[in-house]
Amino acid sequence: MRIEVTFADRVGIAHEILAVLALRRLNVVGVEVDPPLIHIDAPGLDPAALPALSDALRAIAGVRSVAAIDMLPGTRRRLHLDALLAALPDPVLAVDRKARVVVASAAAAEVAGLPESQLAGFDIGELFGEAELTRDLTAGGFRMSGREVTLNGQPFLLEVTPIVDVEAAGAVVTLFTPSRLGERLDAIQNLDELGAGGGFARILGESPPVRALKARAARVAAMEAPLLILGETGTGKELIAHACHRASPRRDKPFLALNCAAVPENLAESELFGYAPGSFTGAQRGGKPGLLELAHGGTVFLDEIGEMSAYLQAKLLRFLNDGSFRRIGGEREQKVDVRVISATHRSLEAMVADHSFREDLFYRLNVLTLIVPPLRERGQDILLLARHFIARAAAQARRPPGRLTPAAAAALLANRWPGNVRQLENVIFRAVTMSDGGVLDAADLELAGAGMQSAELPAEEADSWESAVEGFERTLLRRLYPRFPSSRKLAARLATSHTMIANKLRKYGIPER
Ligand SMILES: Nc1ncnc2c1ncn2[C@@H]1O[C@H](COP(=O)(O)OP(=O)(O)OP(=O)(O)O)[C@@H](O)[C@H]1O
Repeated sequence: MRIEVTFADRVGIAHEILAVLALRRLNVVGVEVDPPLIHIDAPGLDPAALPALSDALRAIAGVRSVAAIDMLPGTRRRLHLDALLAALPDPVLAVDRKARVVVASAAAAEVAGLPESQLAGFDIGELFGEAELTRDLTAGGFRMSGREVTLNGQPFLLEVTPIVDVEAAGAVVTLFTPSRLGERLDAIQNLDELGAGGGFARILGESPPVRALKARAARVAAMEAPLLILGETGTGKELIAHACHRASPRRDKPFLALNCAAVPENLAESELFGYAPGSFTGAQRGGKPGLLELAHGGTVFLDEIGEMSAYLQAKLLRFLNDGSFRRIGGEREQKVDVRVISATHRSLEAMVADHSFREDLFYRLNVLTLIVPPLRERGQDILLLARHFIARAAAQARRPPGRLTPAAAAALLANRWPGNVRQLENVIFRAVTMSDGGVLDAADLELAGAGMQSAELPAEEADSWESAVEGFERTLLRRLYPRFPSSRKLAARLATSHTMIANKLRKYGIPER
């Protein structure tokens, strides 16, 4: 049981109180002294024995009262702090003066993909895969805001609040998710550090299509007209939109994003255009400005524009025509200066043809266009990106960065990547966390599904059952062999005997390595 003793502060009194418990052979597992109180956790203390103990304690000069309590105040405080940490929606980390994590919120542990206990002690620069972050934080007295970082492939804006004791004792680091519904990226104003290249340096890739894309993006970034970014899912459209904003004269103003696919029409409307005071039940009393107002002077990024409803398409078109709009339920016409960058993985031309997207809006949005190539057309960039993601995932998992075996590299290059860079990022992250570190082999990469699909043979090409089956076998083995480069590994992958696989490899002239 736990007790609270009230006493008049004098030298040695805490010691005398504990001596009384020791004399009764009571094991003490927790003591908190906070004069005029001392709290003691003695699990062996029986409630029936409390009156006698109380008498013995009150016999000590200065002890005033003894009472039973249900929990030590420190334990209660810790419980509340844990609940508080678990309830914080944004990931939060407290770091010490060397920028090592001391405490992490549940949200921080979740994005880092590590239990909270394992996050403690992590060097913050190592966690984010940016060694210079630790140096910048400690050298700058933990003053930093709006720095962009990625954790586990997710971009965040880092806000740092120093904890000042006599000198800097560390800081509280909060991670804000940028560019999601309604989130305000005003903090991105701190972008001078990015230099003349804007954010284009973060778009990795040296292949000719990516070089051409970056060159064109740098040119269109500075222009005022709307920009439409086209490309398959996960190709980096949002990254590019962001980089274009940062390379534009609007860089010191907000970049605000709305994902049209993620929200229903009415919410998208109020996020974009805002609402007037008293416009509907449950609305904020004073009304609310929308992204267009908040981004005045800056950029609004409309992701998945192909999913926008017909009603909102009409409202957006009006805004693009003369820069004016009304809040929901509002009387007043507003005029703002905002550049619209939109993106989609759909063919807007096809949508215009089947009347699901307004033709006039299409021409308004499509004044300037960037086409982002799919990952499978970026050649060796696949490996460059894979190595970058390996280094980042390894830093997060506190492992030395592993390397790809030639078979793994071949498998990455041969894959079709329907989910593009995001899929590569995920595949690598999974492989790094699941592997023992060191080398990443083809079998560590979860790519089998994609390989199997492309092993299919078009039915028209079959002139007999036999030749169709042979064609399928040949394609299947050729596709899987780079990732499972021995008859044994291939047999394990295909759940069959290795003798059969060895025979087939011989039959189709695929040399065993
Ligand atoms: N060239 C690149 N270099 C480094 N990281 C990249 C690159 N392209 C994409 N990424 C990363 O891949 C992920 C997906 O990128 P992004 O969200 O910009 O794609 P998207 O085309 O907008 O996707 P969606 O169509 O699903 O909205 C992000 O984590 C991004 O940082």
